[in-house]
Amino acid sequence: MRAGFACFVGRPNAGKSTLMNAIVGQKIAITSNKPQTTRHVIRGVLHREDSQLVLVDTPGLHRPRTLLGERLNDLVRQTWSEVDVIGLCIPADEPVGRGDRFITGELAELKGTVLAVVTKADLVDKKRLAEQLLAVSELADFAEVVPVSAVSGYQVETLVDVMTKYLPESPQLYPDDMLTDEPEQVMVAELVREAALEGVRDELPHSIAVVVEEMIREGGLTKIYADIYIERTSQKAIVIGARGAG
Ligand SMILES: Nc1nc2c(ncn2[C@@H]2O[C@H](COP(=O)(O)OP(=O)(O)OP(=O)(O)O)[C@@H](O)[C@H]2O)c(=O)[nH]1
Repeated sequence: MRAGFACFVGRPNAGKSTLMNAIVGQKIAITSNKPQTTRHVIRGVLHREDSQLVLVDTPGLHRPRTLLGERLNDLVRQTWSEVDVIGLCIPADEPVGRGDRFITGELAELKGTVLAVVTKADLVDKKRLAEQLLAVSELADFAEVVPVSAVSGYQVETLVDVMTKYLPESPQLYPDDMLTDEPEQVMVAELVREAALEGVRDELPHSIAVVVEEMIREGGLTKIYADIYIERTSQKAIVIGARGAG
């Protein structure tokens, strides 16, 4: 039995969320044509007879312009350092660029296995795909380079096999019937965010992010531990009141 954690990383719009949905077989992450839609850490659990792959979806790593941006990047790096397998997604239909090199550099320090996943293979012909596979394998010493298409399903199963191969030997981590704990956690995070924004909209026009860290059920009670991220230290008192009295 193998079990462990995996995540997909890559520049905005690389196809990470769509690929995760294709793997888990259900629409659980938010996808859109606009870059940078993924904001939450999301888990999908893929059960097989002798393995369990737990997928974690991270927000993208961006050049931080604000404290919130820096904190989100810290969160991304933290997730990366905790997973066993990382799939670096690079789209087949766009040249390997600075963004990909930046992320590859960040990944070099990690102990987990790094695979390159060439996404959106359906958008290019065989020749272009072969060229891209070559360009990607020259980027770093990846454990594997796997072309996939989340849209046509090409090689999605193979990718899961390959990822599973690099998971540590371990008993299963989650019960069989658990597909994902994401919708509930995202919903709760949204509720906390709404509550935190209530009445402070004028003072905090945009940036407030909530990440649910833990939900513990105790009888009829659910304890929720969530982190609230704001943009500037000065905004802390606006959300929680002076000295946390709010
Ligand atoms: N043709 C094709 N389009 C794809 C494929 N995978 C993703 N896309 C499209 O590419 C766009 C971006 O996909 P996402 O899955 O949202 O990308 P992401 O990397 O999660 O993006 P961020 O959340 O911005 O980081 C969407 O319009 C998808 O429909 C694929 O295999 N083939």
